[in-house]
Amino acid sequence: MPELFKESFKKYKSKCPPPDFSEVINFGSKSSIQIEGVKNGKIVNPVHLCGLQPVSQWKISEIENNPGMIHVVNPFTDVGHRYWVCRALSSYTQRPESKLSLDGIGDLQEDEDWWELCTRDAFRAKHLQPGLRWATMGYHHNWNTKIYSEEERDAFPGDLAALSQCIANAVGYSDFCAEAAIVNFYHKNSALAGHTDHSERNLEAPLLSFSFGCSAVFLIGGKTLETKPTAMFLHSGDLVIMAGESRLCYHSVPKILPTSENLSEEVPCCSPCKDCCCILDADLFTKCSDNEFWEPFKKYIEKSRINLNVRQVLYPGETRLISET
Ligand SMILES: O=C(O)CCC(=O)C(=O)O
Ligand SMILES: [Fe+2]
Repeated sequence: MPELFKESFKKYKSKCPPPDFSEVINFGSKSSIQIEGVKNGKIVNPVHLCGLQPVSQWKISEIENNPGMIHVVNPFTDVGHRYWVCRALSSYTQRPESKLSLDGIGDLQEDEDWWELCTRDAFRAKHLQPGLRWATMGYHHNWNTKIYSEEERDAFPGDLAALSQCIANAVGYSDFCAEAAIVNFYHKNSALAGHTDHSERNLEAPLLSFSFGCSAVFLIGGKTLETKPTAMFLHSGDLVIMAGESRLCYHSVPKILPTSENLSEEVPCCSPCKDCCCILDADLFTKCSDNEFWEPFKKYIEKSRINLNVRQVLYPGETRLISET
């Protein structure tokens, strides 16, 4: 059987000839297959949290070939959009709670702050900025063994857990608990090969994936590499939920595009609402509408893409992994 997934990956990754994007679904455009989330019964809880638009305004789509995969066109408010970009770059890269791809290779000392250096030291930033490929939080993803463990676990950021829970709740997963995340950083020629995410003990819980910065082509196929994948654009602010059957399907990112969408030049200053000010970093939320403060973040996402990939690891009611002996 031909590995149609790999063929598509190669096609979209190719520089020469440049890929033909005519079959790539663009959910933001009017012509995409649109499912009325509310009418369809997908939105079961009209939750609202600072940084998100009211759920009634979300543009939700499902893909015919991939039941369980939900795409939401940028559900964030303008200030919320900025807030999560700032958090990803300046907070989710903080050690020791996060582990970084740069750890242990000598480019960044243990007591150095990656984002602070990127914004303060232009010389080192040249190397350090594109050098960071991933950060892990909560249960740290082990890139070699792909096995989570209690020994490799740190606290999960409260704001990202609240955001993820709120979104999962909105689409019908009321007991979602964010316990592990990978922050992927992509640059011009980066790609992520086809894979499935199956390390989590609980594979029934959805996986949430947030995109920020440069647009990308995302492929989602079936449970084997023989299924031809569906290609779609992921733009800044877009949300993908891999639930149900799609949770264990092959997916990849063959192409990062040089442009980004959905970023507003002017964002009115606002503070988090009463319900959210103790969940979000209220000071950061207020600051990020200031264009001078926003400038280095904006510069970063004009050239790169950030993906926040959030997973639940345990079953509801469990508090830890029991290692098998
Ligand atoms: O960057 C993306 O959109 C997907 C990332 C992903 O699949 C992963 O981290 O497992
Ligand atoms: Fe993945």
